[in-house]
Amino acid sequence: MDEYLTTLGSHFDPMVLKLWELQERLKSTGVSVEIQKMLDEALDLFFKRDRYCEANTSPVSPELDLINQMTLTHPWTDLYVQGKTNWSLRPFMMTGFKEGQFLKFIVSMSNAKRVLEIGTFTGYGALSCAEALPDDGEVITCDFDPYLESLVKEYTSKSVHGRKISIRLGPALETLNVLGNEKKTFYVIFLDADKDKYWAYYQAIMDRGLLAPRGTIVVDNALFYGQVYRETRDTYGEALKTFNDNVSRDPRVTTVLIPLQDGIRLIRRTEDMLGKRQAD
Ligand SMILES: C[S@@+](CC[C@H](N)C(=O)[O-])C[C@H]1O[C@@H](n2cnc3c(N)ncnc32)[C@H](O)[C@@H]1O
Repeated sequence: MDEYLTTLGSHFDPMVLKLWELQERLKSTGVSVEIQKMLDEALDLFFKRDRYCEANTSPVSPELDLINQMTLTHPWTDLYVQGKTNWSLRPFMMTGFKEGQFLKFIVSMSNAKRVLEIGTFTGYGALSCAEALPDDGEVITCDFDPYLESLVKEYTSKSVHGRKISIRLGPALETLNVLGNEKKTFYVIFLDADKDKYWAYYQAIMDRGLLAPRGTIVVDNALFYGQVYRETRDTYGEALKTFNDNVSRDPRVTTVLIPLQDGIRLIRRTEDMLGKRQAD
């Protein structure tokens, strides 16, 4: 468990953080060894489950591995201080291993030809999707940080699937409007940029017809560190809660929220969930 402790402070699951806090507090109160041991085991069980899931998830391509390594070691703080990035980008923003494989499954199961990603960062999600697309498939990914464009091109071009990826630079809401004017539609749309605009992105997707028939919206951070079901929320937590509430009330869609990583929400038009087209 020790290997996790350094990153535990920013863990996405508040239950784990509470257990850890309790474990730390009990150490100084002279509580019985037996109780301490049970608490250690409880915390350890969580990480065992995590490791087990990872061990039973297929390994990713060497090119995705390389993006992962580069993201973890890139000098993000220096770049921000030197004014080379819009804001302080951080490795934890990356989609990563399990979620990347999950995305790949969704793209593959949807028989998707075109994928839209809102929020590129270092291209992990974009390449995960591209790997599951046919040769004539396309991933359009949007970001507003110019620094990322050449970095993503450099790393995704190391893969044969990289040529399926194109980046649209600019504020994502503007890009969605442009894509709407171009009459583009997408089978899978991965929502993973600034959390306070999720609802605006969702409305643009639905109102501008960007979601293809039988398409799926995949929403990242739907639990937002547990803030959506807790009393205290910051601006992003509040935005996610409002987004979740609004989507749950939208009669046009059917949805499921999965507690994978920081929560993934899948959204589809209700008519596409009824088997109506197949029955007709
Ligand atoms: C969580 S990261 C995306 C992670 C990425 N999907 C992956 O697979 O690793 C969010 C990204 O959204 C971008 N972003 C934030 N606000 C944006 C906006 N208004 N328009 C476009 N991109 C934005 C950030 O620059 C950042 O790269």
